[in-house]
Amino acid sequence: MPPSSPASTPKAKAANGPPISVPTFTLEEDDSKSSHSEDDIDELPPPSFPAMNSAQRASAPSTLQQRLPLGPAALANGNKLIDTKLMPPPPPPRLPQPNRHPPTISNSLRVPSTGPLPNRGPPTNSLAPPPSAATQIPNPRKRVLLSPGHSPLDWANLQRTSANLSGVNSLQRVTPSLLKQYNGRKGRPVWASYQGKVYNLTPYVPYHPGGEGEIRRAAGKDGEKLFMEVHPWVNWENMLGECLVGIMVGEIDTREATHSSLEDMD
Ligand code: HEM
Repeated sequence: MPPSSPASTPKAKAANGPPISVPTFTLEEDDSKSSHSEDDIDELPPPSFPAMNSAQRASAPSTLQQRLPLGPAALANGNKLIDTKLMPPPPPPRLPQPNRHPPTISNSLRVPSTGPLPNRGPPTNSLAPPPSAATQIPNPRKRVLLSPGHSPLDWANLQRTSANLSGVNSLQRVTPSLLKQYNGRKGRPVWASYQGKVYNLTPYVPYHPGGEGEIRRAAGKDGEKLFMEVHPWVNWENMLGECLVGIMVGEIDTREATHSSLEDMD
């Protein structure tokens, strides 16, 4: 086809005989050339939708009502013209609506689908400022601020590099009455027993994350119950291995406990 040919349906020519007139049409959107003029439209019957007494028709702008149906977007459908711009929109997707049902006993027992779930901690206050250094952070675990150089890591290093932190040269037999004397008062060492073994807690006291006062509560006695009440997950034996003083013995061994060590007995 030559480039200058018009954009119209090619006309078929009869091979023989006189040329037959074929009706033509164009795709131009010019109203004036459209097969339906404004005057034609005014004479057409109103569209079947929206209904004459419907709310949609009542709320439609008056200019649109006058121009029903519009030419360019109108589709021919038999004698009727349907304007695609004014077709009803598709129904909205059904979304779950909160509080659609009045509260009933069964509703109130159901887990809410929106908002914070129960038992998931206190609701967060999105308007509250973020915690700063000056903000008081609650400390339910009663941890204390350890002095510099007394972190758990520092203690681990001290244990690793020290041969003996027990304060005794050999393992001792310790009676309950002897243990009682090492209660940390008046500068005395802090000893405590745990599962039949006696430990010198003195070097560890300033490293205790729960504070000196707390660990001193076990001084001079069996500390297992107190210890297990607070932090059963802490490994006493590993942490205080270099602080082992000896073993607990009954009172009957008093003389031996005070004057001899376990190694002397062997
Ligand atoms: C005697 C050996 C003890 C050792 C080796 C020891 C060790 C520790 C350790 C490692 C922590 C930190 C726990 C963690 O981060 O999870 C801690 C915390 C604490 N300890 Fe001890 N502790 C001892 C005895 C005691 C005793 C006798 C008490 C109280 C009667 C006590 C009370 C606390 C408290 C209140 C905390 C802070 C709370 C916590 O961290 O859970 N501790 N201790």
